[in-house]
Amino acid sequence: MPSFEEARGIILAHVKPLGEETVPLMDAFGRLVSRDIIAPWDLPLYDNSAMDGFAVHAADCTSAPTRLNITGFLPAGGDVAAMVEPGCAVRIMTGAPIPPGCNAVVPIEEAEVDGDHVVISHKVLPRQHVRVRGGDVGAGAPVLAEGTGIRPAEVGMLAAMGQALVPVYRKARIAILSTGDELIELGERPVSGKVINSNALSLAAAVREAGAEPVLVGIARDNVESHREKMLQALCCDALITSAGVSAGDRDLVREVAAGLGAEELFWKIGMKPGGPTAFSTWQGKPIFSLPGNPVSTMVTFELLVKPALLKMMGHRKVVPPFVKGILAEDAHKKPGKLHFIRVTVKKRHGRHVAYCAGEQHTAILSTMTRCDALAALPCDATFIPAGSEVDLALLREVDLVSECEAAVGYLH
Ligand SMILES: Nc1nc2c(c(=O)[nH]1)N[C@H]1C(S)=C(S)[C@@H](COP(=O)(O)OP(=O)(O)OC[C@H]3O[C@@H](n4cnc5c(N)ncnc54)[C@H](O)[C@@H]3O)O[C@H]1N2
Ligand code: MOO
Repeated sequence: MPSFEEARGIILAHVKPLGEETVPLMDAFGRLVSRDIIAPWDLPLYDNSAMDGFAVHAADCTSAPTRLNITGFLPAGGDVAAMVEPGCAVRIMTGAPIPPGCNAVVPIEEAEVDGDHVVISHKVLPRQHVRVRGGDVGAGAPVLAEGTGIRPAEVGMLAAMGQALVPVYRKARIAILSTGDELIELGERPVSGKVINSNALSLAAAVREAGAEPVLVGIARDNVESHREKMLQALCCDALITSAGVSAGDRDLVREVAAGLGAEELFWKIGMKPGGPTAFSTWQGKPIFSLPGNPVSTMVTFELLVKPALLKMMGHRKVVPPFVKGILAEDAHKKPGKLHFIRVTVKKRHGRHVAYCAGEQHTAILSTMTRCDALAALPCDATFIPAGSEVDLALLREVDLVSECEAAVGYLH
């Protein structure tokens, strides 16, 4: 039976990037560029003013004050200007092209208008307040390297470079299949013996959070034919995640049916809890993640084992977030032999992450999952981990953000 890290290693060794596609710029937001993006032109494309003021020739203003004749007005977006003769200045707005003959800008605050003349009160240096052509990015220079994530800043840069269409790593389409006769769909009224198929939706949300596209294929009932039909349908996608039907029960059919379809099983069962009965196989190169059905086990195995694989499929290089060191606030007990991940809330105290038990730890207890900030890893061989021990934390949400009020107080001090 592989350890948690071995299982994750096996999974990552069996998935590879899906390839690339070209999408409109706004659809590229949140994705990764799949090729180096090279600047097709200079940014800015022309020398332009960084200030509202007067475009001048610096050589006219080597001593102060200087009186110049105002011969024109240049707003941003205005027509290309005529040559400005020595001894003359042009009223210019921020962003407007520097007119021929000029090489500097004097801000309005350092100039005094006197009819059709302007008096410059300071000495002027060549290029002052001029944003020079190519000063941001030169034509032919790399703008974004392959693999870069596209955030709002990258969207802005790509737009400035005229990239209406962007080559990105393909978004993985991930089929989600629940199994079990007890399941009913959201919208149906639960009665004794029936359970709402919540795993499909928590998985769909997690898949979307990872940047992939969930494809809900419904529920396979507890017979081979239903499993076969649904699994074949699901395997049109790039990967399949199943939940439940993977443990030791008489009706746990997922592995048997996957094998019948020709899937190669890489492992079944992992030395971790939750998630002990997880299986992983591939079918025609497509990964099948068979997650245990207890709702918390489904989410924890997704987070720790499936998410890194989906990220790798979508071109990410850094797919495993490093654990954060934390301090256990309370004693913890466990059976030896497996790496346990317990659900904890996390508080920052004197710069350290302090972890408190988030509640009842059984893997059917969904409410503890909604309260938890992190999963704390309790080592395989340990049976008693005293309060104050250092533990590894897999953070599930940001605990460092400060509230608006705290931020305001910080700003005032
Ligand atoms: N004899 C053994 N029994 C069990 C073992 C074992 O090793 N030997 N392992 C236990 C562990 S650990 C887990 S986890 C579960 C996993 O079992 P399955 O993956 O086969 O899942 P099921 O038994 O079908 O369901 C477990 C539980 O989860 C509920 N469930 C299932 N699907 C959904 C869904 N889509 N949405 C919400 N809830 C769901 C289901 O009703 C069950 O209550 O096995 C233990 N047993
Ligand atoms: O692993 Mo089960 O996944 O412990 O509840």
